[in-house]
Amino acid sequence: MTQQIPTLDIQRFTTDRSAFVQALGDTYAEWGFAGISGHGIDPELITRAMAVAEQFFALPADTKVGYKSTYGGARGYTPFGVEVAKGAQHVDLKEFWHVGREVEGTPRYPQLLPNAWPSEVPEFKPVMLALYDALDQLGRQVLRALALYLGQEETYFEDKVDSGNSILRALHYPPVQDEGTPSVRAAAHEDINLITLLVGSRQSGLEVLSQKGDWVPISIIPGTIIVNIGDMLQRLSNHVLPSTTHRVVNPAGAAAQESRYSIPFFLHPNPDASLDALPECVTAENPKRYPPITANEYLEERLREIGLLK
Ligand SMILES: O=C(O)CCC(=O)C(=O)O
Ligand SMILES: [Fe+2]
Repeated sequence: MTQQIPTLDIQRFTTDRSAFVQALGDTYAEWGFAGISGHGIDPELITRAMAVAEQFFALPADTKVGYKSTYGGARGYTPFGVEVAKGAQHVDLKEFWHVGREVEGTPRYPQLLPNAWPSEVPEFKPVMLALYDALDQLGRQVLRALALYLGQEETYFEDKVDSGNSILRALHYPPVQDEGTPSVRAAAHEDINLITLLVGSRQSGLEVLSQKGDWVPISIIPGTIIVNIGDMLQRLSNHVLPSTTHRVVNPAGAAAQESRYSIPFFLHPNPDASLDALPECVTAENPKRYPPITANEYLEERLREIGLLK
């Protein structure tokens, strides 16, 4: 039997709240992943975002390298062959661009660095900022439901994510040149942040590790946004909500000659937010697993491990 990761309609948060919260939380407790439909994000915005990403990555390598980020890949361009998944032996087969929270005036936190923008693709900035905002809003809605599931007030996350150093990552996996390569598009990993909202790739390849230990392909349903739990929420929830291992495999046959594009949004808490386990998530059967840490301390620890911060 092929396993399927459930998709839930987030409109039910308004119409059928307690059953929705339970179903969403139970889906995450089992999978760490869920499809979210009914999110209201304009499909045209997503199409345009994929198009500007494609235009940027089609620029000459020299032009792209001119936008190479100086601060740990936090903003702008990171070339092919830099990022290595935690514990992996080989670099991932991907290049990407990071958009951060756009702040006017003096930022509340020094981590909120200024964005870079590629002048060759003028639509890149307005389209990516619009998508950043839309995913930020949707993410907060998902967090309201998860706060209730974790026994908190619905608004628990509001003042802990309002200035988060969240990242929108436009990703390009070029055609796989060398079929014998030991590298994969994205080696098995867990996301670092609270939750990730993944705007759909039209190309397959994303796989999620089930509790039984099988790799389950994520089926691409148009209009559905994949939302998964990251390590920060796993830590805050003392593993009640697991951060599930996932990867992007190299396609076989003719599909290997096609690029793959995707745009995950990594929703981060404010740098000074605590990731210490919620008391409601600590029980005799599930004792507290980690010492206290702030979001920023944890992030720096993780970025060093994946080669993005020296
Ligand atoms: O490209 C994808 O579908 C997933 C990417 C991913 O897991 C990541 O960048 O963390
Ligand atoms: Fe990921």
